[in-house]
Amino acid sequence: MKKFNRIATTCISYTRRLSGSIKVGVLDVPFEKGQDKSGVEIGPKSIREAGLIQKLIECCGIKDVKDYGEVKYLNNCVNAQVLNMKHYDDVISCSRELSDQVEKVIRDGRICLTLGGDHSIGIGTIHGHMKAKTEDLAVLWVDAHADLNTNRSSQSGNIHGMPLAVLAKELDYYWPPLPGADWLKCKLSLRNLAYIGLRSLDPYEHVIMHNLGIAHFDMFDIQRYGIDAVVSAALDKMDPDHNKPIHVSFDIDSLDPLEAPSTGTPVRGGLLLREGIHIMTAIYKTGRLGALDLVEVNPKIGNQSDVDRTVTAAMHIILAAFGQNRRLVKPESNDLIPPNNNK
Ligand SMILES: NC(=[NH2+])NCCC[C@H](N)C(=O)O
Ligand SMILES: [Mn+2]
Ligand SMILES: [Mn+2]
Repeated sequence: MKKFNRIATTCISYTRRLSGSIKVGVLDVPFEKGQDKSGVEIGPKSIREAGLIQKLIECCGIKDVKDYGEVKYLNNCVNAQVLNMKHYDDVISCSRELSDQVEKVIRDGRICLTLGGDHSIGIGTIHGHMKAKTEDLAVLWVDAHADLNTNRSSQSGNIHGMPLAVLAKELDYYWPPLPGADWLKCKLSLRNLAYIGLRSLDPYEHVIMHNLGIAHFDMFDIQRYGIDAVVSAALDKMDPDHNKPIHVSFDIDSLDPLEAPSTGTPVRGGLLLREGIHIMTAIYKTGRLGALDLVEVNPKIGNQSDVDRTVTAAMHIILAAFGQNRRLVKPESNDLIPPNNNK
């Protein structure tokens, strides 16, 4: 099948051990106005409280993790609204501040880990990453949804369903003038984008996906070819020369709701946590991860055990991206074997 014609260059063949030299910067974005449900703004806090920074150090061997704290914004960058874009002013103001913060973290020589918040924050994180490095980024969007609506195609008016359309060079023409968004200068080419995990698209998103030939690997592909082949093919599609910096935007709703129930727009039939981990391990092994967003964890949805399961899943995804090794290792010394005293 054409989609998989370069599978031979499997990403799993990389075995560089990189974590020791990696520097990480963590940013919280307690932002919820890109959708309707309250609670997603406390996602970052719940992931922190599960021991994120300590685990990055202990489980991934990262020696340098810097905490950049919360992104705060003033809603003063625009006082206009746009048709069918709820809380437009807040989203634009927050995105602008976030873009500057992500740029700073990356210019400090760190991989930027951004904890959302809803997925509208992808506008600011990707834009900041492009400002710091290059417009020629490779973006992997792991999601049940395409988040590719414009204000005219969206059925909800929620901007968390629109971030990629806002950023896309090829869709510029479809937008009305966006007030207060003149700072949004960098544009992403949809040729550098690949999706994994899709299973719920709006009608117009199907049309854009098809007409523009955007690389996408849905649940059928994962079932048919397996996650290892899918992630290799996605890496090939978004960056055939394997030399661009990579931005991963991971929506927790890409996982099956049995794995991650506490999220605002769950869709059944999704990725197993094990598959999510495999994707992130493959990304880590490229050595080219520049920024990771982990979004849409909503601790106000479900009971305590649902929330714990969702937060733990998010943690596993993040740790895999930063090199947590889950494979069996050969012990270095036989001293570890307990003596047999019954001899
Ligand atoms: N980031 C997300 N969870 N997005 C869900 C989007 C759902 C739907 N396609 C919409 O535009 O409203
Ligand atoms: Mn989603
Ligand atoms: Mn999303």
